[in-house]
Amino acid sequence: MKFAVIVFPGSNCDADMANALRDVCHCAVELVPATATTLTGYDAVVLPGGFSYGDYLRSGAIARFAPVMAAVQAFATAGKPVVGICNGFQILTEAGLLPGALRANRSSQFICQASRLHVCNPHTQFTTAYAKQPDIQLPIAHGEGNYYCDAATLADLREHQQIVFEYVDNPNGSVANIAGIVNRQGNVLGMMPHPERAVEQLLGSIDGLGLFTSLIENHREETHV
Ligand SMILES: NC(=O)CC[C@H](N)C(=O)O
Repeated sequence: MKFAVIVFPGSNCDADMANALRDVCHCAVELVPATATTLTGYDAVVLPGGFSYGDYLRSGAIARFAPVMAAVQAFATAGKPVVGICNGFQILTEAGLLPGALRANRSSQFICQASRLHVCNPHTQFTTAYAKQPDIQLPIAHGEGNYYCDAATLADLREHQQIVFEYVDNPNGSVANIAGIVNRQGNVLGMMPHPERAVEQLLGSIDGLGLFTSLIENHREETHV
């Protein structure tokens, strides 16, 4: 399985993501600049965490206009998997690939800590490995992780089981404790916690591994390779 990890000016979790996918999960990975205009040849696309374009205006608000985003849009429309972690999630909401928005944390402080999560939907292609482990711990590190959507959107997310991760102790004020969601089609995931920072015991937790193994295993089953 071959991953594209998109590198925006100001991304800072791209190397960690490449480490998780290549060194830990033994997948092919290429770092793809935000100036790229095609994503042909990749099986999955990851928008990593960081401070794209300095988080100016709002996190992700400038990145959504990067040349690569048209290709990300086409990739998602084709039904292929797209994952946005932290700043990647912010970019996906700004781009309209996921509903809602990420606002400043309730405390107005940058939060960097371990966070307990509940995997509410273990039936997505990103979460099947968590079926027997619904409660996990992943690091969070963000200033704008306060997920917001209006009541109609929340009802819609609930009706279609699009809420994938919930915080146990809502650290940032997110509506309905939401930490991660998928789009209606189930092929675009956005989440604020960092699974790539929890893939080796050396990092203190391997609870993030399930996200990558789910995706890899489901892709293998689908493509029979
Ligand atoms: N770790 C990250 O991706 C940082 C996210 C984001 N730019 C924020 O501070 O809200």
